[in-house]
Amino acid sequence: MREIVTLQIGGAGNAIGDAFWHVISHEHGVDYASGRFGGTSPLQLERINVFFNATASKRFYARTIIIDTEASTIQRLNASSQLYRPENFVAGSESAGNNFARGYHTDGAEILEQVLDNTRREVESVDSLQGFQLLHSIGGGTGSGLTSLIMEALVQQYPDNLLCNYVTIPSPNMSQVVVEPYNALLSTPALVNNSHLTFCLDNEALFQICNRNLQIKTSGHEHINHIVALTMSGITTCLRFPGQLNAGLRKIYVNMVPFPRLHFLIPGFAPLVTCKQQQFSKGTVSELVQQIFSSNNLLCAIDLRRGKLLTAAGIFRGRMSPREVDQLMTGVRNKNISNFVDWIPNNIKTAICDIPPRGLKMSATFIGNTTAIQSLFQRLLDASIAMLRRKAHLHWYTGEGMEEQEFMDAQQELQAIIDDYRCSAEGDEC
Ligand SMILES: COc1ccc(-c2[nH]nc3c2-c2cc(OC)c(OC)c(OC)c2CC3)cc1
Repeated sequence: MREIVTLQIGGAGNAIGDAFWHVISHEHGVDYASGRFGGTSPLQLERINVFFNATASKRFYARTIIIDTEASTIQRLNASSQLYRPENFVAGSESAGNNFARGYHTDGAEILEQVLDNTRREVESVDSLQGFQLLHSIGGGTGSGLTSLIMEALVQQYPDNLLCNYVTIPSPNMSQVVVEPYNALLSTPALVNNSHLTFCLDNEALFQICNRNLQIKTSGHEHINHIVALTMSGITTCLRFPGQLNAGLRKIYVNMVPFPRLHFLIPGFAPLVTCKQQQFSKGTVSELVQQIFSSNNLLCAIDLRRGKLLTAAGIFRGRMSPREVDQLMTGVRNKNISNFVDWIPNNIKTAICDIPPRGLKMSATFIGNTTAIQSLFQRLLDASIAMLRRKAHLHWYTGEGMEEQEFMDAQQELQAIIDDYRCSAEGDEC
């Protein structure tokens, strides 16, 4: 079996992690609270080991390390579900205070060895590890700083395994703290150089989806986390259920990432409806295809029409005609050929799984590797430049031992990835 070890790091990482385990435990017939299997189909068990471990008492637990620099946020998880193995909780004594430097150099560094020890125990208990998925934000101190530190260690200790990141990205309009742009900037080098697949989850887009698509005015994170979890469930469908594709993280990497640095992927999901609206959602396959190529359904605030798709994947779930899906997806490509690079033939792939997600008759998940992502990186770069020019709030970082040069180096790294994506759109040598 090709197992994956999850590391959910910081407040946001644990929030999307818990939502993910809620969604996929139900899909696999596992009770979220007890870990007991009560499923009805052998398909639910066939590849359950990719994300879950079976216990001696025929229960299942999530193969995940639950990490935060402060204990309060993760104690709640320990109380809420037996899916979480108590030994896999790693908490520090003091919050990283929304500061990358404290997550990387001080408060986070203090718990790194515990994180790695727990990770190694899970790695040594599997048959054939395929890689790690790291769930985190880059706006806070733990998600940015400690995750960067953990990634450096994982790449060193497990050089043959893939790192797949699900990253929530701060938005200026939905800011939690003023230094988020610094933390996001400082996360860039680790994401560019140590992640193999980075799924970008942009708070700007997620809050727009809540307000526009779901008509939810509160900024309730539970709706956002549920959208992210549904999308993560869609992305991992072919890993978790048998199908035409012999699916593994490496196959996604090989086929979706044309150059190692260009591994920042934009997810999309349809239908984007609230739980209540789900029961009335009578989406057709044609509507799903149209929606997943609409920028309104992307989990990043970018415009697909302002770039070119290097590669794209569509994962369709539910009972539908494969012939119709293929025809519609081919139709989209042919009608928008200018939005696909011409130097990668067959750069769109479709997969179908006849098991729909909970509460929906059918769904579609989109993954795009698009040069339009430049605008998101430019947004992060511009926000950090505006503050760094005035050295605003820099003392919080230099006071923890960081140098201003590290910020400038990170800005160069961010500018370089923007340039790489721009080159690839023009088909130039990067
Ligand atoms: C852009 O062109 C391509 C993209 C992917 C593949 C491929 N080849 N083998 C696989 C896959 C693959 C496809 C998937 O979605 C269509 C997929 O779900 C995310 C997926 O996820 C597990 C996989 C893994 C298995 C082929 C061409």
